[in-house]
Amino acid sequence: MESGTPGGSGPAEPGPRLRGLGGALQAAWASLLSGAQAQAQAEGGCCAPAVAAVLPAGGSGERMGVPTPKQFCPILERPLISYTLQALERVRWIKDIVVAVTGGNMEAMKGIIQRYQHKRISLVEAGVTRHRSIFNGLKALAESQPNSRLSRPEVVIIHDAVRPFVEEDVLLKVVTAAKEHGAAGAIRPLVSTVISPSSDGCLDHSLDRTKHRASEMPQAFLFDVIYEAYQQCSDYDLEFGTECLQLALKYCHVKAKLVEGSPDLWKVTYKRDLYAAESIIKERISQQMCVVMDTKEDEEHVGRCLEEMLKNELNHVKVMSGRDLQQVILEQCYNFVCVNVMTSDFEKTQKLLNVLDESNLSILYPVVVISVHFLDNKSIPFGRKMEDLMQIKELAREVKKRNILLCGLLIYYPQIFFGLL
Ligand SMILES: Nc1ccn([C@@H]2O[C@H](COP(=O)(O)OP(=O)(O)OP(=O)(O)O)[C@@H](O)[C@H]2O)c(=O)n1
Ligand SMILES: O=C(CO)[C@H](O)[C@H](O)COP(=O)(O)O
Repeated sequence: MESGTPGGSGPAEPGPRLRGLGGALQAAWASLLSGAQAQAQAEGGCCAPAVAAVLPAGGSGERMGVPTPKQFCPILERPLISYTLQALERVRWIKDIVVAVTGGNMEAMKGIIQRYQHKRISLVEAGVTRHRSIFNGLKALAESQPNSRLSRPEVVIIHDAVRPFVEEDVLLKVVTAAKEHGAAGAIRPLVSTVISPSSDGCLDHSLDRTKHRASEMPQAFLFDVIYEAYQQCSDYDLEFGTECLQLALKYCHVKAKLVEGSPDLWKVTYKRDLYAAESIIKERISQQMCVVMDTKEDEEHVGRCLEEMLKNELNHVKVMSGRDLQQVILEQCYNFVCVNVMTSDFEKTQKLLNVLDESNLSILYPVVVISVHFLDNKSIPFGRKMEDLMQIKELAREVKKRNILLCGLLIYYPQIFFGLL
């Protein structure tokens, strides 16, 4: 087994967070925590339930019809699997993430982990079928090797590497349900009716669509349940099976709890799914904007006006003063408007660019910064200030190398205009 870079958490992704969860779910989580806490205390250990994830990523993506396995296909120049890893690693209560990849892709996978600074990842060799890949991941968690940082978890999440839009709330729901029922999985309503053809290619019968569901991922299991099921299951199951919940039922008599998932849980399968995934990612990163003002006073006036206007177009708009720049990183935002009301220099913008650089935010997505300068035409000769502001071109060239797209906007106004703003 191979280990990825250990340590803290990398840059996070925008999207719904745990704080948005309903009271019932929070209560469920609290009970999940307290149960594990009691056990951990009894054992003299620390206080969180041990949750790990196994990601099968050893397929060849035949249905995609391209030479590169789909998990390594680029979306906005970043491999698909990196988005899925990011979605899981931002969930801090998942302790370990075990990824199953083929021997031939092991080095490429290590390169992805290093380049995008993924954390808490361990690599195992994939098997010839998805079930065999998952089994290899489970074995790595069950039988900790002398040099391994892995330990046997209480609950294990299984999630396909090609489902990048998994959110913390659904992970929490399946983990909580698995803790209670032994197994749980996300489901979706069927899009099309399922029919059963007879051997002559004619309709035998059709299923009542309202009574059936599509099984999606993530799924979660008490580790002992799913490991036992995989140890007992037949070669036929390992070769042709597609449903982990079924293994838990067949071999451990555990009836999985089914949890309603979001439409975004779908599996990237065909080429068109790559385009759909790209659109979703673009939509997500363009819907948050952070407006950075140079003084608290401006934050109150210009900033609030801007916020009101932008809110008509965007989901999340946050206004902050330059003094709170470090906070910017926690906002997980990739679009910035840096407003300089009284100056034409780039001190504030430069400070923001420095903070962004240090944060490594632009490793994962391009960061857009618009440096806005309001200038009063009475006090400053236009030509001279234009010249000063042209320096931004140089700065833009420099930061573009680091995936930060900077542009400048000069608003040259008469006093009366500012009064109206
Ligand atoms: N031997 C295999 C086969 C599949 N998978 C993984 O299982 C997940 C879901 O499988 P699927 O969508 O069927 O992927 P592929 O087998 O790659 O696709 P296809 O069926 O089109 O060949 C993917 O993350 C895939 O990489 C795996 O780890 N090991
Ligand atoms: O559908 C599923 C739910 O159980 C699994 O997520 C899995 O994707 C099935 O893999 P395959 O497409 O190889 O059958």
